Amino acid sequence: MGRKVIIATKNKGKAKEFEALFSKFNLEVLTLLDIENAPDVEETGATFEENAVLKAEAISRFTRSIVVADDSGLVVDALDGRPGIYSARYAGEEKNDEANINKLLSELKDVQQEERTARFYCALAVAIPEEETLVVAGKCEGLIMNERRGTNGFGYDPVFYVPSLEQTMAELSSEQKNSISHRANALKNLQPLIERIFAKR
Ligand SMILES: O=c1nc[nH]c2c1ncn2[C@H]1C[C@H](O)[C@@H](COP(=O)(O)OP(=O)(O)OP(=O)(O)O)O1
Ligand SMILES: [Mg+2]
Repeated sequence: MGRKVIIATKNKGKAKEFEALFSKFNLEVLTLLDIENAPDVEETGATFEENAVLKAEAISRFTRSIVVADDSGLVVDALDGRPGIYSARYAGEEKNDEANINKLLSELKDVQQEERTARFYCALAVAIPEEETLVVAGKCEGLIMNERRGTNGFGYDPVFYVPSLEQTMAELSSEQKNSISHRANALKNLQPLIERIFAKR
Protein backbone atom coordinates (compact mmCIF):
# COMPACT_ATOMS: atom_id res chain seq x y z
CA MET A 1 0.00 0.00 0.00
CA GLY A 2 1.91 3.09 -1.17
CA ARG A 3 -0.82 5.52 -0.28
CA LYS A 4 0.55 8.02 2.19
CA VAL A 5 -0.60 11.32 3.66
CA ILE A 6 1.44 13.73 5.76
CA ILE A 7 -0.39 15.88 8.28
CA ALA A 8 1.47 19.20 8.51
CA THR A 9 1.20 19.72 12.25
CA LYS A 10 3.55 19.73 15.20
CA ASN A 11 0.64 19.87 17.65
CA LYS A 12 0.47 16.54 19.53
CA GLY A 13 -3.26 16.93 20.29
CA LYS A 14 -4.12 17.49 16.65
CA ALA A 15 -1.78 14.71 15.49
CA LYS A 16 -3.50 12.18 17.76
CA GLU A 17 -6.95 13.22 16.53
CA PHE A 18 -5.91 13.02 12.88
CA GLU A 19 -4.44 9.55 13.36
CA ALA A 20 -7.84 8.40 14.69
CA LEU A 21 -9.89 10.37 12.15
CA PHE A 22 -7.88 9.02 9.18
CA SER A 23 -7.83 5.43 10.42
CA LYS A 24 -10.92 4.51 8.38
CA PHE A 25 -9.11 5.40 5.16
CA ASN A 26 -6.63 2.89 3.87
CA LEU A 27 -3.69 5.29 4.17
CA GLU A 28 -0.35 5.54 5.88
CA VAL A 29 -0.57 8.65 8.11
CA LEU A 30 2.51 10.61 9.20
CA THR A 31 2.77 13.96 11.00
CA LEU A 32 5.62 16.45 11.37
CA LEU A 33 6.38 14.77 14.69
CA ASP A 34 7.60 11.80 12.56
CA ILE A 35 9.62 13.85 10.06
CA GLU A 36 13.03 15.41 10.70
CA ASN A 37 13.99 18.96 9.71
CA ALA A 38 10.53 19.98 8.51
CA PRO A 39 10.51 23.77 8.07
CA ASP A 40 8.56 25.96 10.50
CA VAL A 41 5.90 27.66 8.41
CA GLU A 42 4.93 31.20 9.43
CA GLU A 43 1.19 31.68 9.73
CA THR A 44 1.02 35.05 7.98
CA GLY A 45 -2.41 34.62 6.37
CA ALA A 46 -5.49 36.69 7.25
CA THR A 47 -7.83 33.68 7.49
CA PHE A 48 -7.77 30.08 8.72
CA GLU A 49 -7.99 28.98 5.08
CA GLU A 50 -4.97 31.05 4.00
CA ASN A 51 -2.87 29.72 6.88
CA ALA A 52 -3.87 26.12 6.17
CA VAL A 53 -2.84 26.56 2.51
CA LEU A 54 0.51 28.12 3.52
CA LYS A 55 1.30 25.17 5.81
CA ALA A 56 0.12 22.46 3.39
CA GLU A 57 1.94 23.86 0.34
CA ALA A 58 5.22 24.49 2.18
CA ILE A 59 5.34 20.97 3.61
CA SER A 60 4.24 19.45 0.29
CA ARG A 61 7.12 21.23 -1.48
CA PHE A 62 9.50 19.95 1.22
CA THR A 63 8.28 16.32 1.21
CA ARG A 64 6.95 16.08 -2.40
CA SER A 65 3.97 14.26 -0.87
CA ILE A 66 0.28 14.85 -0.47
CA VAL A 67 -0.02 17.00 2.63
CA VAL A 68 -3.02 17.94 4.76
CA ALA A 69 -2.70 21.01 7.01
CA ASP A 70 -5.12 22.16 9.69
CA ASP A 71 -5.44 25.75 10.80
CA SER A 72 -7.96 26.03 13.56
CA GLY A 73 -9.01 28.10 16.51
CA LEU A 74 -11.68 29.51 18.75
CA VAL A 75 -14.05 32.28 17.58
CA VAL A 76 -15.84 34.05 20.46
CA ASP A 77 -18.82 36.28 19.62
CA ALA A 78 -18.51 38.59 22.65
CA LEU A 79 -14.87 39.23 21.64
CA ASP A 80 -15.71 40.12 18.03
CA GLY A 81 -14.32 36.79 16.87
CA ARG A 82 -11.11 36.79 18.89
CA PRO A 83 -8.83 34.93 19.42
CA GLY A 84 -9.62 33.50 15.94
CA ILE A 85 -6.52 32.87 13.82
CA TYR A 86 -4.43 34.07 16.78
CA SER A 87 -5.76 31.33 19.11
CA ALA A 88 -2.41 29.54 19.51
CA ARG A 89 -0.50 32.78 20.28
CA TYR A 90 -3.30 34.58 22.18
CA ALA A 91 -1.30 35.01 25.39
CA GLY A 92 2.11 35.14 23.69
CA GLU A 93 4.32 33.61 21.01
CA GLU A 94 5.34 30.67 23.22
CA LYS A 95 1.90 29.03 22.66
CA ASN A 96 0.82 28.11 26.16
CA ASP A 97 -2.66 26.50 26.45
CA GLU A 98 -2.84 27.30 30.17
CA ALA A 99 -2.04 31.00 29.67
CA ASN A 100 -4.36 31.23 26.66
CA ILE A 101 -7.31 29.93 28.72
CA ASN A 102 -6.47 32.30 31.59
CA LYS A 103 -6.51 35.24 29.17
CA LEU A 104 -9.78 34.10 27.60
CA LEU A 105 -11.52 33.72 30.97
CA SER A 106 -10.30 37.11 32.10
CA GLU A 107 -11.50 38.82 28.89
CA LEU A 108 -14.92 37.21 29.40
CA LYS A 109 -15.24 37.76 33.16
CA ASP A 110 -18.06 40.32 32.88
CA VAL A 111 -19.91 38.52 30.08
CA GLN A 112 -23.12 36.69 31.06
CA GLN A 113 -23.70 32.99 30.30
CA GLU A 114 -26.09 33.52 27.34
CA GLU A 115 -23.64 35.90 25.64
CA ARG A 116 -20.72 33.46 25.84
CA THR A 117 -21.44 31.79 22.49
CA ALA A 118 -18.43 30.61 20.49
CA ARG A 119 -17.34 28.12 17.88
CA PHE A 120 -14.28 26.11 17.06
CA TYR A 121 -13.36 26.50 13.39
CA CYS A 122 -11.07 24.28 11.32
CA ALA A 123 -9.81 24.87 7.80
CA LEU A 124 -8.13 21.90 6.13
CA ALA A 125 -5.94 22.38 3.06
CA VAL A 126 -4.77 19.46 0.92
CA ALA A 127 -1.69 20.20 -1.16
CA ILE A 128 -1.15 17.71 -3.99
CA PRO A 129 2.08 17.88 -6.03
CA GLU A 130 1.40 19.37 -9.50
CA GLU A 131 -2.26 20.03 -8.67
CA GLU A 132 -4.45 22.77 -7.24
CA THR A 133 -4.65 22.83 -3.45
CA LEU A 134 -8.07 21.91 -2.05
CA VAL A 135 -9.62 23.64 0.98
CA VAL A 136 -12.56 22.61 3.17
CA ALA A 137 -13.75 23.77 6.59
CA GLY A 138 -15.85 22.66 9.54
CA LYS A 139 -17.07 24.13 12.80
CA CYS A 140 -18.50 23.17 16.18
CA GLU A 141 -20.79 25.47 18.20
CA GLY A 142 -20.56 25.91 21.97
CA LEU A 143 -20.32 28.18 25.00
CA ILE A 144 -17.31 29.35 26.99
CA MET A 145 -17.46 28.22 30.63
CA ASN A 146 -16.39 30.32 33.65
CA GLU A 147 -13.95 27.66 34.77
CA ARG A 148 -12.16 24.58 33.49
CA ARG A 149 -13.82 21.15 33.47
CA GLY A 150 -12.24 17.89 32.24
CA THR A 151 -8.74 16.77 31.35
CA ASN A 152 -9.03 15.20 27.87
CA GLY A 153 -8.17 16.86 24.59
CA PHE A 154 -5.95 19.95 24.30
CA GLY A 155 -6.00 23.70 23.82
CA TYR A 156 -9.24 25.39 24.84
CA ASP A 157 -11.15 22.10 25.36
CA PRO A 158 -11.55 22.44 29.19
CA VAL A 159 -13.58 25.67 28.83
CA PHE A 160 -15.54 24.82 25.66
CA TYR A 161 -19.01 23.54 26.61
CA VAL A 162 -20.95 21.48 24.07
CA PRO A 163 -24.66 22.08 24.82
CA SER A 164 -25.95 18.97 23.02
CA LEU A 165 -23.75 16.68 25.17
CA GLU A 166 -23.90 18.81 28.36
CA GLN A 167 -20.14 18.41 28.77
CA THR A 168 -17.00 20.32 27.97
CA MET A 169 -14.86 19.14 25.09
CA ALA A 170 -12.30 18.02 27.71
CA GLU A 171 -14.89 15.77 29.41
CA LEU A 172 -15.69 13.93 26.17
CA SER A 173 -13.95 10.72 25.21
CA SER A 174 -11.74 10.99 22.14
CA GLU A 175 -14.39 9.02 20.20
CA GLN A 176 -17.09 11.51 21.20
CA LYS A 177 -14.92 14.51 20.36
CA ASN A 178 -13.99 12.95 17.03
CA SER A 179 -17.66 12.56 16.12
CA ILE A 180 -18.67 16.23 16.69
CA SER A 181 -15.55 18.38 16.49
CA HIS A 182 -14.79 21.12 13.96
CA ARG A 183 -11.92 18.90 12.75
CA ALA A 184 -14.25 15.92 12.25
CA ASN A 185 -16.77 18.15 10.43
CA ALA A 186 -14.08 19.53 8.13
CA LEU A 187 -12.92 15.99 7.37
CA LYS A 188 -16.51 14.99 6.52
CA ASN A 189 -16.41 17.69 3.85
CA LEU A 190 -13.13 16.29 2.54
CA GLN A 191 -14.25 12.67 2.57
CA PRO A 192 -15.99 12.70 -0.85
CA LEU A 193 -12.70 13.90 -2.40
CA ILE A 194 -10.36 11.44 -0.65
CA GLU A 195 -10.65 8.52 -3.08
CA ARG A 196 -10.05 10.80 -6.08
CA ILE A 197 -7.04 12.42 -4.37
CA PHE A 198 -5.35 9.08 -3.75
CA ALA A 199 -6.66 7.18 -6.77
CA LYS A 200 -3.57 7.73 -8.94
CA ARG A 201 -1.00 7.17 -6.20
O1 LIG B 1 -9.91 20.80 19.03
C1 LIG B 1 -9.46 21.77 19.66
N1 LIG B 1 -9.61 21.86 21.00
C2 LIG B 1 -9.09 22.88 21.70
N2 LIG B 1 -8.38 23.88 21.17
C3 LIG B 1 -8.21 23.83 19.82
C4 LIG B 1 -8.74 22.81 19.03
N3 LIG B 1 -8.41 23.03 17.75
C5 LIG B 1 -7.70 24.15 17.74
N4 LIG B 1 -7.57 24.63 19.01
C6 LIG B 1 -6.81 25.80 19.43
C7 LIG B 1 -5.44 25.33 19.92
C8 LIG B 1 -4.52 26.38 19.42
O2 LIG B 1 -4.52 27.45 20.37
C9 LIG B 1 -5.19 26.89 18.14
C10 LIG B 1 -4.72 26.16 16.90
O3 LIG B 1 -3.66 26.89 16.30
P1 LIG B 1 -2.96 26.28 14.98
O4 LIG B 1 -1.99 27.26 14.47
O5 LIG B 1 -4.03 25.79 14.06
O6 LIG B 1 -2.21 25.00 15.54
P2 LIG B 1 -0.83 24.83 16.29
O7 LIG B 1 0.00 26.07 16.14
O8 LIG B 1 -1.09 24.36 17.65
O9 LIG B 1 -0.14 23.64 15.50
P3 LIG B 1 0.21 23.59 13.90
O10 LIG B 1 0.10 24.99 13.36
O11 LIG B 1 1.59 23.03 13.84
O12 LIG B 1 -0.79 22.66 13.29
O13 LIG B 1 -6.59 26.63 18.32
MG1 LIG C 1 0.17 27.00 14.33
